[in-house]
Amino acid sequence: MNFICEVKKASPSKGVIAEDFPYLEIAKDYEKAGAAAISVLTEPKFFMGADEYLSDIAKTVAIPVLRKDFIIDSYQIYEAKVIGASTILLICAILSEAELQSFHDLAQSLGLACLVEAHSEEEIAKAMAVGARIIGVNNRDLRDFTVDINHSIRLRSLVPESVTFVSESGLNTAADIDVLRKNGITAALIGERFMRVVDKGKAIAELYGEVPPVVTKICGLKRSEDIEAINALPAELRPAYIGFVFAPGKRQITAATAQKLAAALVPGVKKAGVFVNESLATVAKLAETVPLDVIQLCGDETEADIKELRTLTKAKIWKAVQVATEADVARWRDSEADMLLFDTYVAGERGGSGRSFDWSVLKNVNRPFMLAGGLNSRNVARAVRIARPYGVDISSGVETDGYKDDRKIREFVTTVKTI
Ligand SMILES: O=C(O)c1ccccc1NCC(=O)[C@H](O)[C@H](O)COP(=O)(O)O
Repeated sequence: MNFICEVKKASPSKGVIAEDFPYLEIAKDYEKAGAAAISVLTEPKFFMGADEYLSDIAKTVAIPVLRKDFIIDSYQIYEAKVIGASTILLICAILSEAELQSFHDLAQSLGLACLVEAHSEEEIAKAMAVGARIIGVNNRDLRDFTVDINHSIRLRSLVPESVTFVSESGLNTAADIDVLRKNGITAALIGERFMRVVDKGKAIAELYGEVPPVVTKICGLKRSEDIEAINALPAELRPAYIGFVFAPGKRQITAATAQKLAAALVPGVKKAGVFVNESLATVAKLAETVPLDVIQLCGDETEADIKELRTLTKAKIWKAVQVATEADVARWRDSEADMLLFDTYVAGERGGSGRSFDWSVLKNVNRPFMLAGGLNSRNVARAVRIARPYGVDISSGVETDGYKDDRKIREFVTTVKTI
């Protein structure tokens, strides 16, 4: 399920919804809780919105921002672009076919996506005719403000799978979301429900539904301070794994340093060693001397290497797979490695890039795996909800100026616990 979470102070049907309106904090909470996009009202009179709400939010979050206003003039589309929106709302009921087509074309030419809102069979046809890629059905009847979620369910079958279908308004409970899921609806726009609660993260998690607990690995520890940061965490927040990088690069450490750091680490946290095309004998030796619980192979190692390494060590063997396309994932599906770790393909790099990839390519993986690549506290909830990994691995996302940052480590492990 993908939630478009709305930042809205008031509405014509409900009046003021949120007296207290820290819009930027709300947007950050939404993003951190795994929202797919944020919807912002900028219309001042009925919704008590403002352009700066949208522009501030767009500058702050990395997910798409929808300007959810009644667009009746092309000027508003240029304006949406200028204030930083990535998507606009076009409502079939208030636009002629010609207007809808010309606004849709204009938005596309400006690089803006369009959520085209329909409310009937005829309006779905009208939306399809202009080439809409995202169609929303508002469960609220704009003439009398009555709400019925069956409305979007009824119209779902008229929209092909290739077009994103969004159910909008009147969604309040996990049961509502379950009904949508069962009817093939995987995107929902939710405003009032989230605006009325203080703990937005909790409310979003409730509506998304539970995911199994996820373990963490904090990789690239180099200094005693890094180990101290892990040891200082309360037991329930400690990562299951930490990683030492033995491969050449900015996080590389020697065997002697790894041994010293490992000895200082609180018991219970497992130690992984990261290698790239290292001789298997050296890898096995290091696994014994540090000692390592996990050997993570990030180079061109083959299945035959994994088999051979198994005869040399008792450590678990993880294979990192650099993902450019779904084919990279499929190639390793039956690997004998104890764990696959899917990371981002970046030419010339073998890990620690700080770059993420399209997590949806992992949806057909039916064995436990680690997810890595460009994770941070802001995107990990969404990544977990999409990819459903056994664990998440992070390095750059918990660093400041090239060093591990204990505040970011704490924030990351805390965020993962709340998913
Ligand atoms: O971290 C490195 O510098 C590194 C160098 C060479 C091979 C692998 C490396 N890291 C492997 C990891 O497990 C990282 O944690 C993983 O790639 C995620 O990194 P990031 O994208 O920075 O979170």
